[in-house]
Amino acid sequence: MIVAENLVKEFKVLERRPGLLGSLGTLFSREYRVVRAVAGVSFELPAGVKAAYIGANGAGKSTTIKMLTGIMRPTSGRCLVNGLEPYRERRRTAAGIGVVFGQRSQLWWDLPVPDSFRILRRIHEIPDPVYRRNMARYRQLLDLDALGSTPVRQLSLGQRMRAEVAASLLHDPAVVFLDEPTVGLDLVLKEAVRELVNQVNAELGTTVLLTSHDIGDITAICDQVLVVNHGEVVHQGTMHELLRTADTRAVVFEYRDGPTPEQAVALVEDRLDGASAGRIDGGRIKVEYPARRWSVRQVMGFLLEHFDLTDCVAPEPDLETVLRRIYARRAGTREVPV
Ligand SMILES: Nc1ncnc2c1ncn2[C@@H]1O[C@H](COP(=O)(O)OP(=O)(O)OP(=O)(O)O)[C@@H](O)[C@H]1O
Repeated sequence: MIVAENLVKEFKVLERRPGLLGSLGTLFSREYRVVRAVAGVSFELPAGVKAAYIGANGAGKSTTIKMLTGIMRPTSGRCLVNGLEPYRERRRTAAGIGVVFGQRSQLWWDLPVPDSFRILRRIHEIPDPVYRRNMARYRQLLDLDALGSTPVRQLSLGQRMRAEVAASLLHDPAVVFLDEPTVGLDLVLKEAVRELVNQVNAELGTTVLLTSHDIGDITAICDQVLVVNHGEVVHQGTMHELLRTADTRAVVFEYRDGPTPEQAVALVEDRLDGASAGRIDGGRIKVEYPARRWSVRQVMGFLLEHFDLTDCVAPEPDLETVLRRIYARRAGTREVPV
């Protein structure tokens, strides 16, 4: 279980002036500004949930995860992971969590992957049957044998990421934080990582908090979505609920007889204020309309009245479009005066 209560993280950053004179000036007069990376994040994730923590670059995702894993101390607010305050109880927290940071390694740089795993086995005091069971699972799903005796520093990013994911799950943690776990992986390996996470969650009830810019990761793994924008959680709910926040809805229909497709498009755009229509493959017409202006009932009523419908579907808004809109919303500056 993960709880964040009004979590805030601020960084004090030296204000640098441009140019050589500016740099010299910085030596004598030090002006700081405060960057609020996380601006009061609150959420609660019950055990066993697979949640995506998503947002644009710089939204505050990694900083939140660093606080939840005990690497960083919150400026204010509180978080609890498996009932522990991570920053205060780092060792006990570490025993119950797994972490993958796409940019940082938890493996021993000069050792081959199997040696790192043996060390982790000792550190976490992993019982023999658990270790054997997990190694068998990773060997098959992530093709770990292919990594051989190469030291970690000589592995490709994709090879290393496979090993990182396996290492994070080796001790059957109750909670796993995955920060960009499929970065650098090809399509087949991405699939393998997603399958592994889903399998571990289904078998052991592992709670998953995932950040990713890869929509495929989010849709393949997560049942909950937290969207963070400018350091604040602006949406929490299921994927379906997030998609329903889109203010544009669509309907695709087919009809027989009556108006030509061009006439049909013109009719829709003329009668449904704010809607846009267009022909898509074959004779089908796609209509996009503002949900605030028109209800589904009104749109369907209109179509039934004017067309002899042979097919009609209402596709879900796609996640990418919804996220693009949320990310584009600028919430002013996050910098606060010192
Ligand atoms: N150590 C630091 N010192 C100063 N500013 C920082 C520090 N770490 C992060 N920031 C700032 O805090 C904000 C949030 O950064 P963070 O890395 O949490 O974003 P993110 O959502 O993980 O982004 P990305 O998707 O690019 O990884 C950014 O404006 C970043 O520049």
